[in-house]
Amino acid sequence: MAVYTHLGAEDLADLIAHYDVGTLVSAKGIAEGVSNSNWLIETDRGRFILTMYERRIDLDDLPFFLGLLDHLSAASCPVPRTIHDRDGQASRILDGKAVALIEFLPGVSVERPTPSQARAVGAALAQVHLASRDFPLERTDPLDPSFNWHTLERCGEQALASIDPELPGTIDLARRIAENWPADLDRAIIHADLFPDNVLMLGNRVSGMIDFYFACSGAMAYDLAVTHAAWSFDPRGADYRPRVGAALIEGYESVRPLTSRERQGMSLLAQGACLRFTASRAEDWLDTPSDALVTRKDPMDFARRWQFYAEAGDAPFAARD
Ligand SMILES: Nc1ncnc2c1ncn2[C@@H]1O[C@H](COP(=O)(O)OP(=O)(O)OP(=O)(O)O)[C@@H](O)[C@H]1O
Ligand SMILES: N[C@@H](CCO)C(=O)O
Repeated sequence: MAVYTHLGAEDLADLIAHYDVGTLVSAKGIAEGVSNSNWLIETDRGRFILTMYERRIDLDDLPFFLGLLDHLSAASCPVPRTIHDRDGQASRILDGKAVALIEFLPGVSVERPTPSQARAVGAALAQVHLASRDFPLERTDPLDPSFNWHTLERCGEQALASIDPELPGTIDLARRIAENWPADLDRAIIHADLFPDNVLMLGNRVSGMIDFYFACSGAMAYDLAVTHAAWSFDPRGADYRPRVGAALIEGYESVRPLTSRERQGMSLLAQGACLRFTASRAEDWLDTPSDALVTRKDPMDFARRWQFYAEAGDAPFAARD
């Protein structure tokens, strides 16, 4: 479910008239996504995505998010550009909420990525990192390792144990990871949430990277670690898929080779990435009633991934000949 606000045909036609995109033919609410309301808009000139920013997004960050899409798409990254209104603005206010019209990109999100698809995603991520280095805006990562540790602490051992008896142990792990976080790795703007559902693919080609609403300034290797954790396992995090994981790194390095410091840090970065999603999922789980329309994501899917990385050490990130 991801249409939180009702917009009638007249509201939509009035809104679309502010853009030079033709006249409205149809508008359908999009079920996927949780944070914002999204519609697939069709005009007599093409298809677009309309997003209404509902929650979790600080409107002061919108120029960063929308400017980043334009910057990356101008650099030929597979990222949707924003459609500016007739006054040149990338966002408008409708009923007190910000909305943006975004280019529609074709493709589907894969559920069981192949090594070839993972290679393409790795390469596209590296392309985004390189292209973002001259993006003029910055955004601090609100979900850094110490925030994740404090989130788990705030949830509390008892509440975490009510989700799974293993979860309280992640508080101490998150503290240790935050205390040992590698400093001074090369930085750029990172996506920070490049899960398979945020990538559109046509066969083995990446046709769209979407949902940049966690993007921030950060270590590029951490972004690769997030993507590795998101792509290289079955959804429960019980089985590591080594060929997919290796292909993702290979694809990344075909565009931007890792430095030796980055490679040495990858295991810890991946463990930190797992605890980032363990923490946010645990917090959401406790904040969301079990009968809510939104499906709760299981924090244990990422606690299991953490276990894999902790046991595997550097092996998943070793340099290939
Ligand atoms: N530019 C685009 N081109 C084509 N489809 C898109 C585009 N942007 C979004 N979509 C579609 O809309 C869906 C929801 O988009 P998105 O994931 O950005 O929503 P969200 O509510 O911000 O997400 P989340 O809750 O996962 O953070 C996507 O799964 C995809 O199907
Ligand atoms: N991609 C995240 C949600 C956004 O933080 C998850 O699956 O937990």
